[in-house]
Amino acid sequence: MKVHIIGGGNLGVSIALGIAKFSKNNQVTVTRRNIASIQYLSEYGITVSSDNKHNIQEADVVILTIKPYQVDTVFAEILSAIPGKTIASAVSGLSLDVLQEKTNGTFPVVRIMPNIAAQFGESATCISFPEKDREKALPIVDLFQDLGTAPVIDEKLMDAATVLGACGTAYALRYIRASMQAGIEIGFDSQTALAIAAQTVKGAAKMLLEEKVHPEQLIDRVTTPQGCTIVGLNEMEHNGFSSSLIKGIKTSLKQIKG
Ligand SMILES: NC(=O)C1=CN([C@@H]2O[C@H](COP(=O)(O)OP(=O)(O)OC[C@H]3O[C@@H](n4cnc5c(N)ncnc54)[C@H](OP(=O)(O)O)[C@@H]3O)[C@@H](O)[C@H]2O)C=CC1
Ligand SMILES: O=C(O)[C@@H]1CCC=N1
Repeated sequence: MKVHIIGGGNLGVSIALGIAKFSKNNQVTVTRRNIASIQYLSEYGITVSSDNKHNIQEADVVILTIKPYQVDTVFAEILSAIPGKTIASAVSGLSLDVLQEKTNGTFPVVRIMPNIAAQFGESATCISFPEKDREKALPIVDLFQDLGTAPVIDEKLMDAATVLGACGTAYALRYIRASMQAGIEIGFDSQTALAIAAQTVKGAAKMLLEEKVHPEQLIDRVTTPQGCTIVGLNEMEHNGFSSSLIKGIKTSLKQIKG
């Protein structure tokens, strides 16, 4: 598959590198206006250009990883050159209806919501598409399955998926940062604290994904009666640990919905 990514920033580069490293038989082009910082992508076989239309006619899919306010400018530039080509948008908050309206209803459209762990083959990429575009969308689902997981979801949950799956990377990193800071306070140097905190989160996530159980079942295996885990957990909950996460996630969702 030939993949043309417009918007070689944080997400666009992650997807490009993920495709280059974790998928087979795909070619990637990435564009942005100032390409100096992404020239290194050519070392991975990725074509880099400051021209959004560079080789675009050969592409099987055009992926948009630009900000919402950049969409109209990019469409004005490219649409006439790619009639009927599949457009996959990772633009947050841009619904399939609006995407179809902006493309005059004449392009197959797919909404994708990856996260920046695509670069490491570990993205949770939620995908939705109109039923009429299923045939065109399925190869894109396959592509993102190579970059982690790629559940097809109801479009009405795409904003929620943005928060849980894409913003979620930042929330998880903040948890790790806090653990690291605590680790320093209780005696570790920062690098060791970070390594322990990050590996512990990775291990916890792996157990959940492989055992497919409720987190509390695993927590039960850690919390020795009258032990140190349960007192720490309860102290965190008294201070609003779960509650603040839930509130934060709902606030992020409100921001997307406007
Ligand atoms: N970052 C993330 O974790 C995630 C982001 N998203 C969504 O992806 C989109 C991009 O986010 P993110 O990667 O963080 O943003 P960035 O600002 O890092 O990337 C956007 C890129 O678009 C380029 N760009 C701007 N205008 C044009 C243009 N006219 N033609 C071509 N390229 C252009 C910019 O480069 P230049 O100025 O050089 O052109 C920039 O590199 C947003 O809609 C965001 O909501 C979704 C999921 C996760
Ligand atoms: O913060 C943002 O708006 C984007 C969307 C999801 C992740 N980053």
